[in-house]
Amino acid sequence: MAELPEGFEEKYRQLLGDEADAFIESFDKPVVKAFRQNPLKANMDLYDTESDGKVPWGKWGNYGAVKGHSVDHTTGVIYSQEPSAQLVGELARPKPGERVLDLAAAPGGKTTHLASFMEQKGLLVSNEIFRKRAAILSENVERFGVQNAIVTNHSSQELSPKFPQYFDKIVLDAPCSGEGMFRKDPAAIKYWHEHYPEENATRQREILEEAVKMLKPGGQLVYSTCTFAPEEDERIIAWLISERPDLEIVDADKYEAMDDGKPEWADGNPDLKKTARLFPHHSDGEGHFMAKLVSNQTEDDYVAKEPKLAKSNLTKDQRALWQDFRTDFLPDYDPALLIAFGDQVYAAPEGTPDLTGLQVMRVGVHLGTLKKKRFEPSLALALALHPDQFTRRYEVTDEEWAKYVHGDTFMIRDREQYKNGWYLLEIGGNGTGFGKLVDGQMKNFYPKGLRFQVREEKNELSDDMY
Ligand SMILES: C[S@@+](CC[C@H](N)C(=O)[O-])C[C@H]1O[C@@H](n2cnc3c(N)ncnc32)[C@H](O)[C@@H]1O
Repeated sequence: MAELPEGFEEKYRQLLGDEADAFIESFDKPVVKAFRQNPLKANMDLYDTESDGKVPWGKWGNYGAVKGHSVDHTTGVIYSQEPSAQLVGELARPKPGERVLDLAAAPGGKTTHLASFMEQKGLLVSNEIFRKRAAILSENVERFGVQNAIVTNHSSQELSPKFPQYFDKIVLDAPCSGEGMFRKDPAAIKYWHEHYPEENATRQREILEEAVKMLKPGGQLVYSTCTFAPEEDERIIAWLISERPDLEIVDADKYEAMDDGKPEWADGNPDLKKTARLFPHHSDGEGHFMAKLVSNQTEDDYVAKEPKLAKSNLTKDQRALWQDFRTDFLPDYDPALLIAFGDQVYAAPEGTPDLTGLQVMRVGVHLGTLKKKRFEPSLALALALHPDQFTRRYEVTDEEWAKYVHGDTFMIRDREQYKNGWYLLEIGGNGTGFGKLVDGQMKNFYPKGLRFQVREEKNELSDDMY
């Protein structure tokens, strides 16, 4: 029997009444593993991952475990995400071309899902307050092949003055007391105490106050938590609409296993029924809460000015190095806005605002590094573009792939057919990185920090929480 924190069981026995037994027993049920396929990839078919069936909500969700050493995980064809968490992206459903903010984004479950809907068009600002977590987020955005995201590392207070009334859609997947994750992350049980939900609610209000400043008149806000606590769920939404009467709760399209929000756990406002709860005794997934709100403001409510746009800062020589590489290797790919951070070059999304004063971890596609006399492509480029955009590709076998991700060089097959130079290495119809061919030997450019030994045993990914 799961050891639940003192006071927790009592609280939910009171709140849930007859249902409490089933709720408490659900903490002993096994965690349900799931993942999403990635429609941004040239080929999103599974190469070496088993699907145990489709998650009923969404196009891309599957039940099943993700192996960290799999081709599918390494090339970004899949993202491990438990089934309930997959509903947040479904609820937000941004459209291609929109401006979208994921305010508390690490490690990137919701961000990669939002990017899937956006089809590389528009601007996704994916923000995380803690630097180390922002670095993980940035890596996940890279693996997923997202071309239109800017990953930033800010508090909401720092971010809001940069983007006043800017976003069509905002997702706040808020830091919370994590009660819905007790099964998955027993460490969450340790943190919990009677006042913990209220402490989290204070922080959620602080973040939301900033979030709404960044919402365009008429924009949409999705708020979610992985907790059952009414203090952090219905009561936060009740507080929010009292602060911002222009915000209206709209229906969270509910699937069978989802419950209505509970007005009686807050101020009784019947609109709170439109919010959604996922209880693990009703659905195969962890505990979640989500709400969708739409602003009734109109064009007349704009007070903010459009921010200036970012400009390219490459020197003529730097641009020439990239162009030489591009003409030879990627003739049909010519991104309009190139931005260099030191010797690192990025293809920024169209409409990228001036980034001055922002802590940016990644903007658009990391193209590569400007060396003294040449350009060296980055892994991100191989993951973001489709293989058929490259003039020279080499399809690796499973054995060659294992050598490649381990950091080894290897002798290629049919060497007489391939001239020396850069190659996109391809597996399962997607890019996996770059190699440089020298007389039949493929030199390895897989980043040192990512290399691993492919092992069958102990291969299961420690589950992504979100
Ligand atoms: C529920 S998690 C986000 C999960 C993420 N959306 C995903 O799908 O992978 C909440 C995030 O909020 C961040 N956070 C913690 N304190 C914060 C604060 N004061 N302001 C903004 N974010 C905060 C945490 O570091 C954490 O990454």
